[in-house]
Amino acid sequence: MSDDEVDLELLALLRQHLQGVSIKDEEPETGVLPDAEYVYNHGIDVAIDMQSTKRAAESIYAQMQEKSYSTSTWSSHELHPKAKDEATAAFIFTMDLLNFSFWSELPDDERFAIEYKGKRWTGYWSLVAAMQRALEEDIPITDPHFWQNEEECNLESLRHVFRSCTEEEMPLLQERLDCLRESGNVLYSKYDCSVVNLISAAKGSAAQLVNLLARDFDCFRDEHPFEGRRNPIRIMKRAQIFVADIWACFEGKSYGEFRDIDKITMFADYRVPQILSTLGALYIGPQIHAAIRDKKLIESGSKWEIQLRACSIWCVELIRREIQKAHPDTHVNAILIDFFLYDTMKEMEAAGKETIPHHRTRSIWY
Ligand SMILES: Nc1nc2c(c(CN[C@H]3C=C[C@H](O)[C@@H]3O)cn2[C@@H]2O[C@H](COP(=O)(O)O)[C@@H](O)[C@H]2O)c(=O)[nH]1
Repeated sequence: MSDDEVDLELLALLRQHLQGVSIKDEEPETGVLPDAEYVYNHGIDVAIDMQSTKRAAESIYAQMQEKSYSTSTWSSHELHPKAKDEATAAFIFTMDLLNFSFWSELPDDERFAIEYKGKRWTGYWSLVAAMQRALEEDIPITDPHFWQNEEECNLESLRHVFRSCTEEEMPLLQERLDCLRESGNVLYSKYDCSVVNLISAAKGSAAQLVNLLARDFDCFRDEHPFEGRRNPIRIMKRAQIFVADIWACFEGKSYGEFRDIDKITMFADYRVPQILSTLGALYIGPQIHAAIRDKKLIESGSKWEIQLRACSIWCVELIRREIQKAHPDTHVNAILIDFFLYDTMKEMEAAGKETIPHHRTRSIWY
């Protein structure tokens, strides 16, 4: 376009604006992916091995095809809610509000566990099992009114909801109560106590829903300073997995209909970095590797931890791009790759095939 044509184009846009004709609103972005790339480019303790990443992409794609991995896989899990209604949306919000830090220092037979439906559930599944059990006991664990009622919802009643079949209590119980209390107040003051009002406020944009959660809820604002950078690094793990769980559960329809769902990235937890490292795609430097091997605590918000989380997000993005390049006619997004990697890591754990432990960070972010 010549300079004159550019000027004419700008003039037309300006005239449109001045006539009050709104220029198509910029679609919102979450900012997570550019921040992940920034950390990848500026960190020195975690790297990505491109050859292994390409190999991992092929193997992941093949296995996902073989298992016909799709949004419907979400509801196929025994404990996930099956109804496609408002109560399920509230269940998923509550679940992803509390979806963090289940790991234990104790041996498997002593660690925090929930007995439900004749099985012993640990990790993420202990949360889902405890919530299902509470609802069966007529405890309104997914109701924001309950979360605000200090008589009914307090440390004692939460201890009962999350009562373990071992001596170990659920980690960070007070912090979980704080998340419920804050979210109850925010939903009351801004969304008429309704999770579906929050979802509707995003007007069909996944990125906008993540941004609303980050704006209105302290306990979803998963962003951290890194190496003197002016703006914090946005990770938004629980905000993003909430949008993803809604999308997957409702199979892209109803409350799960988002025009920009592919803007959601991998969820920076403590399981997917573990499998990315096992696949050789994520290269963890010797010092961090030794700390993880020796199950040492890695501090929340530390340089090491931010690099582990952000480079994992970037690594899954590169895997997604490799799959897209090799199979242009198929559509795979970071969500389904992530869900697949998490489930695969859990299968490896159950089969005793973990070759490196997951990293140990205690926080409310994941
Ligand atoms: N990146 C990512 N992180 C995930 C999940 C899930 C469960 N999602 C279900 C929904 C669809 C999928 O198919 C899964 O069936 C939990 N987590 C995180 O892991 C940690 C729990 O680990 P462990 O204690 O070993 O269970 C904790 O930070 C938790 O927040 C995921 O999918 N992706």
